[in-house]
Amino acid sequence: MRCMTESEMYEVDRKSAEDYLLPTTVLMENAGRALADGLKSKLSKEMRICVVTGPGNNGGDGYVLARTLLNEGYAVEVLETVTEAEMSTDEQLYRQIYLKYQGTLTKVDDVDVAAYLVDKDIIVDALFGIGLTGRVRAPFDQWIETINQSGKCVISLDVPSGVSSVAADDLLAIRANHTFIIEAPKPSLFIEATRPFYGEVTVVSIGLPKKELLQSSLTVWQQEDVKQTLQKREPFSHKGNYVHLLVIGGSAFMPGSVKLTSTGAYRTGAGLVTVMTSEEALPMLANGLNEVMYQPLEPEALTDEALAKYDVIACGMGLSETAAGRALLSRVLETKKPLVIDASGLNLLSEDLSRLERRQALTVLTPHPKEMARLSGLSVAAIKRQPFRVVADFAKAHQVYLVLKGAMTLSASPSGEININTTGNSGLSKGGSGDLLTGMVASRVLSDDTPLAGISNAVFLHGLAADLAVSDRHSSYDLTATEVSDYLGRSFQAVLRKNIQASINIK
Ligand SMILES: NC(=O)C1=CN([C@@H]2O[C@H](COP(=O)(O)OP(=O)(O)OC[C@H]3O[C@@H](n4cnc5c(N)ncnc54)[C@H](O)[C@@H]3O)[C@@H](O)[C@H]2O)[C@@H](O)CC1
Ligand SMILES: Nc1ncnc2c1ncn2[C@@H]1O[C@H](COP(=O)(O)OP(=O)(O)O)[C@@H](O)[C@H]1O
Ligand SMILES: [K+]
Repeated sequence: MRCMTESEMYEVDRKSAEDYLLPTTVLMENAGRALADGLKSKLSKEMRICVVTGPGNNGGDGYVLARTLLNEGYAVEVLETVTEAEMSTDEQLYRQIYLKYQGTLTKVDDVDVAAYLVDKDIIVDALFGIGLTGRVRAPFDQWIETINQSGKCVISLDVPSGVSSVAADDLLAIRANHTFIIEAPKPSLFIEATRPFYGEVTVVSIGLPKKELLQSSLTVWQQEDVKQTLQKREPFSHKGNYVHLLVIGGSAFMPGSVKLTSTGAYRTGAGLVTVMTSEEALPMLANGLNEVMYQPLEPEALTDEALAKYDVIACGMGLSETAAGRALLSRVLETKKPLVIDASGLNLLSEDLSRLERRQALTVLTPHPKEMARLSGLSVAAIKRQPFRVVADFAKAHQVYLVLKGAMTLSASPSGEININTTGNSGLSKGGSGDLLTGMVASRVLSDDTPLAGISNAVFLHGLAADLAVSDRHSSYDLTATEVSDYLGRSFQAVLRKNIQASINIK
């Protein structure tokens, strides 16, 4: 499923009108009817429904929805917040049609809004859609506050009014119980500050040309995408057909990190895993990691000749941030091997990003927001406000694959394409989860249809393993990264065999 920015959505709108000759009023009729159809599952004929309309086409959708429900015998009325002259042309038309159907219309200035809403059961929010810029201005702000304080069930059309893709610090928006999204979710659905305003979500189609919707560079990565892009394992294959991963990291005080990375790699399909780690960590690792081979941690050993047998290197987990660690990372960056860098490796890399420009092979960086702040020089707050832009800009500027980890992990390609992940839960907010993911990413990045698909598959399966664990024997409190790795088998099974609903509705 695609995710579309507001400007991409307007572009599809423009094309459908100009190139496909679809009148905008037809789209509005389709939108209002599709939204009404979606909403009906929540309604009964006894409920009193109030549609609150604003100045734009979102309000127009509201009038179509109100007329559709009225015509089917629902108890619906409209509360309008602007004069007819202040409405968009299409909205004016549908307001008139609503009146021809003898719809009831109340002007916001004629009533005490809070008192007016008291006997309503459902409030439909058609105040603002994707055309909102900046914070909601007066007098609309007071109605949003009144609706939020009403305690009623609020259903938003397209987006909760007040939410836009750049989350303001003093965001004022409708807190919806449910949002019916038109055609494709907008980035704000996946941003920490704006996600809670949406409530439950349903995406409805209004007949925009699919071909144009597919032009978007943002994809919500789902089960069918994993299924389609995951490399097949052939019956006559041998370990050499799959990646040989070199894991570099692990210090005396953090031996478990590379253990998790190696386990993640093997459990995600790698053919061979070799660990290069400190002498102190080695005995702790060797005990229990039967499938892994070992090498001492020495920068001199990282010659192109010695590295020829490896397909990909994962570096940085549990690496000490000392002169030795620094020298090791520098050497690794100079190699011509595909590389996944995580944790301390990212911190050491932040000291000199120009080394990325000199790389001759694929590079994947897997930062959490704090590591991203070090890499980009931006604050964590700035990254969280506009994660899509930050991720795309950084990936393009440095020509890397970038995985910004979090509740909604974003994986970007050097061309700025972004896949959004929606699996996973707060059971993953613990030390070790990222180490496990690094091994999974390294194991898939060269194996699946494209590097971005491989990375996104790893992120999806990692989150799904955690979701399956908490729906089975665990909770988000007790889950550990080791247990997440134990559920990777179930995660693969679920993706390959069953049609699970691992979509935006999971959260
Ligand atoms: N392709 C699509 O997605 C379609 C979208 N439609 C609907 O059209 C909506 C977009 O319509 P519009 O472009 O008219 O935009 P909106 O309905 O979001 O409203 C824009 C209006 O809000 C005002 N406004 C903007 N920022 C404000 C602020 N901070 N405070 C107060 N007022 C502010 C503007 O002056 C303008 O009058 C979508 O969200 C959707 O509901 C459908 O009607 C048909 C097709
Ligand atoms: N609340 C959450 N919901 C979903 N996934 C989460 C959540 N918290 C953390 N994760 C995932 O867990 C992993 C944590 O990685 P990281 O912060 O690097 O941990 P570590 O310190 O163990 O390396 C990431 O893949 C992240 O997306
Ligand atoms: K709305």
